[in-house]
Amino acid sequence: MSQGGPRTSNESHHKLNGKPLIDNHIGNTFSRKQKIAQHRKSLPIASVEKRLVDEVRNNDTLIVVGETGSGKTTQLPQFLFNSGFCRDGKIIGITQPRRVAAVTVAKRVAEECGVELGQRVGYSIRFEDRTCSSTRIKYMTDGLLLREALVDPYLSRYSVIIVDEAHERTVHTDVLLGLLKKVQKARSKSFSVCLGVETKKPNNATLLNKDNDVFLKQCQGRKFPPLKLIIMSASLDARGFSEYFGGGRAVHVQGRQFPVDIFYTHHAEPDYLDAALITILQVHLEEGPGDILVFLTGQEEIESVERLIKERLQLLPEGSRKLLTVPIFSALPSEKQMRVFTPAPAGFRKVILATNIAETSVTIPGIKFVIDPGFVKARSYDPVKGMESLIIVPTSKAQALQRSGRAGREGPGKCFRLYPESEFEKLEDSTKPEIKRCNLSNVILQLKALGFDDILGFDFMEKPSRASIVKSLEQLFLLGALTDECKLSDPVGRQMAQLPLDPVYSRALILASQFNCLEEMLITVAMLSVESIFYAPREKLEEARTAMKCFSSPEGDHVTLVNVYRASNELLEKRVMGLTKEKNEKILSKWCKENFVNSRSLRHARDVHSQIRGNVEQMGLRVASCGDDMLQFRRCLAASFFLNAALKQPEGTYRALASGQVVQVHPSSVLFRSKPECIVFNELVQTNHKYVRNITRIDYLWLSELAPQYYCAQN
Ligand SMILES: Nc1ncnc2c1ncn2[C@@H]1O[C@H](COP(=O)(O)OP(=O)(O)OP(=O)(O)O)[C@@H](O)[C@H]1O
Repeated sequence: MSQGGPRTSNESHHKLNGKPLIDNHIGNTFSRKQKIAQHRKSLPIASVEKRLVDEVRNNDTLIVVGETGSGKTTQLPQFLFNSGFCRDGKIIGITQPRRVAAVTVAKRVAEECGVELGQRVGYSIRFEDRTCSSTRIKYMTDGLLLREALVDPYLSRYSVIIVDEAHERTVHTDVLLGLLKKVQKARSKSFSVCLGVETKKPNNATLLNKDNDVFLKQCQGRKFPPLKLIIMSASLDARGFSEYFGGGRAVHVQGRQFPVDIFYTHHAEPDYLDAALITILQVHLEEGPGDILVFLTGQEEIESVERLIKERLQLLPEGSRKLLTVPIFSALPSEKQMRVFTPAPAGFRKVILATNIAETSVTIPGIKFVIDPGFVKARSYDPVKGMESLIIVPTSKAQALQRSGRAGREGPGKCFRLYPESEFEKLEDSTKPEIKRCNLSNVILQLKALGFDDILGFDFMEKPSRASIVKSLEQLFLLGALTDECKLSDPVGRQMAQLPLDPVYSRALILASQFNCLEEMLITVAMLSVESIFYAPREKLEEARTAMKCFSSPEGDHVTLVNVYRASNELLEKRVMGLTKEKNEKILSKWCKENFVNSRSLRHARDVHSQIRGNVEQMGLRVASCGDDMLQFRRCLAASFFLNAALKQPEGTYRALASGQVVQVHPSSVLFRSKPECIVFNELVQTNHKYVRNITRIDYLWLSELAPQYYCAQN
C-alpha cells in the first residue's frame, strides 16, 4: 500500500504505537491464505469431499466427471492426502497430458497447502524434476509416468494414480491406461500373495509379461497395497472408461463455479485468422476489463497474428494501444511459457495467443474472454504408406468445452466461437484417440522395454489397427531396435528406448557415434525438434532470403541447420568472456533478428541440444565432430533416414521409395531450386500438395550400401 493512499480498515485497526501489529508482508500472506481457504471452500467439489474419499476407499477404480473449474485437479489429491492415502510414505500421482499444466497446477496446490514447491507437493516433467523424498502429491506428464515404469514396473511408490484430462486420449494416456490396468491387477495379486491368501504362483496372464519369478521376488517380504486408480475429466465418456476397467464406478461432481456465456457467429468465417484478429480488437475496444485467450493451431499462426495485432494497434489512437500479446506453444521453452501467468502491467489488457497447450487443466489468472476459431493441428497417419503428417482439423465438442472452460474460473466469462452454432452441433463429440492416428513405433518401443512382447495382444482401450501395429514393428525392425524374433535388441533397442526421442532420431544419434559425427547429429535432432528456425515476414521476403543464403548449403537443409547453430555458437564463444547472461542473450537476439533466425526456436533448440547431449554422454556414446567432412555426415543421414528416401521423377517431382507417394520439395527448402536426383527427408506436410521438408542430397547407391536390410531385401 502506498503511503498516503487510502487505508484499509485492517490497517487502521492493527496498529500499536504507530507500528503495524502485523507487518505488511505477513498481513498480505495472511489475507491471501484466508482468501485461498475461502476459495477452496466455495468450489463445487468441496461439498462432496467426504463422499469422494469414501468412493475411493471403497473402489479400486473410480471415474470422476465434473465441470471445468469445479476443483478436480487441485482438490481431489489434497482430499486424499488429508484422508491418509499417503501413509507409509506412499505418493499420490496425478498425470497431465501437458507439461505446462503439471507445472502450474503443482505450484497452485503447493501454495494452497502452504508448502514450498518441490517439498510435499511437486512436479516432474521431461528434463525437469521438482520433487524430493518427502513429496507426497506429485503432478507429472503421462509420458513421464510411463518412463518411471521402466525402472519401477509396479509403480510401487504410488498408492493412488489419477489420470487427469483422460478425454484428450493422447497416445501416452492410452498406453498408460493399459499399463495401469495390468499393474493394478498385479498389485492386488501381490497383496494377496503377501498376506498368504494365495499361495500358488500367480497366473501368467494376469501379470506383466515379465518373468514372474522376478515379480514374486519383488513381492517377498514387501507388500504392494492395491493401487487406486482415478480417471478424471470434464468431458468424458464415463461408460467407455468404466467398461474398460471392468465396471469401474463413475461419479459426477455437479455444479460449476462461474457461468460462461457462449457466442457464435451468424455465418461461417472464410478466414479464421482474420476473424480472430477482428474479434480480439473488438473485445479490446468494446468489452470491460479482463484478459483474452485465443486458440490458434501453431507457432506460425501465433507469430503471424502477433505481428498483425501490433500493426493494427499502431492505427488506433494512443490511448487504445494498451494491449499486450503473449504467445504460448509447446516449442517455447518452459520459462517463456510461464510468461502467460504474469499479470499485464497496470492499464494494459493481455491477449494470450495459444495452441491447445492451454486448452485443459490450466487456470490463467485474469482470463475473462476466450476466442475459439474452432481448429486444431492434429496428427494423422497412413499405415499403408507409413507416413505421419500434421493437418488442421475442426475441434471436437469436448475440446470446444475445455476451451470455453478456461474462462469463468475467477468470475463470469465469455467465449466467442468463430463459427455458427449449427456447426457446433456437427462436431464430433470427442477427439479421435491419438493412438488411432499416429505412428506407433515410439509406443511399441516403450512397451517392449516394459516387457510387453505381445503388442497385438496388448489390452488397449481402443486397439490401433493391426496394419499400423505391423507397420511400426516393421519400422523398428528395420531400424535395428528389434531382433528377428521381434524382441528388443541389445544394446541398440535398449539404448533407443532410453532416449526421450522419436525412434528414428534415437537411431540417428546411435549411428552418428559410429560415423564420428554425433556432434552434428545432436545439433540436427535438436534443430528438428523445434518449429521453423527461419522466419520470413511477407514484407521483407527478399531480405530474409539473402540472409538465409549465408547459411545455406548446397548439400541440403540439415547441413544448413548445422551452419546456423555453429554460427550462433561462434558468436557466443567470441562474446561470452566477461559478459553477463543477459548481455549474451541480447547479443544473440540481435544476431537472430539481423539474420531472420527465429530466436525463440534457436534458444529452444540450444536447450534441447544440451539435454540430449547429456543423455547420450550418460549412455557412453562418443561425441565427436566430423568438422567440415559433410560427406560423412550426409552418409550418416542416409543411413538413418533411409525410410524417407525419394528419387527425382522426370517432371521434377519426387517419388518416395518406401511409400511410392509422389511428393514435392517444400519451397522453404534450400534444395527447392536445385532439385538433386536423390534425397532423404524428415517431414511430410500436406496442404494442397504433398510437400517434403528438411531434406538432404544423397547418392542413390548409398542406400543399398548403408541400409541393405531394406534396399537389398527389396530388390
Ligand atoms: N494457478 C491458479 N491461480 C488461481 N486460481 C487457480 C489456479 N489454479 C486453479 N485455480 C482456481 O481453482 C479452480 C479449480 O481448478 P481445478 O484445476 O482444480 O479445476 P478442474 O475441475 O480440474 O478444472 P479442469 O477440468 O478445467 O481442469 C479454478 O476454477 C480456479 O478458480
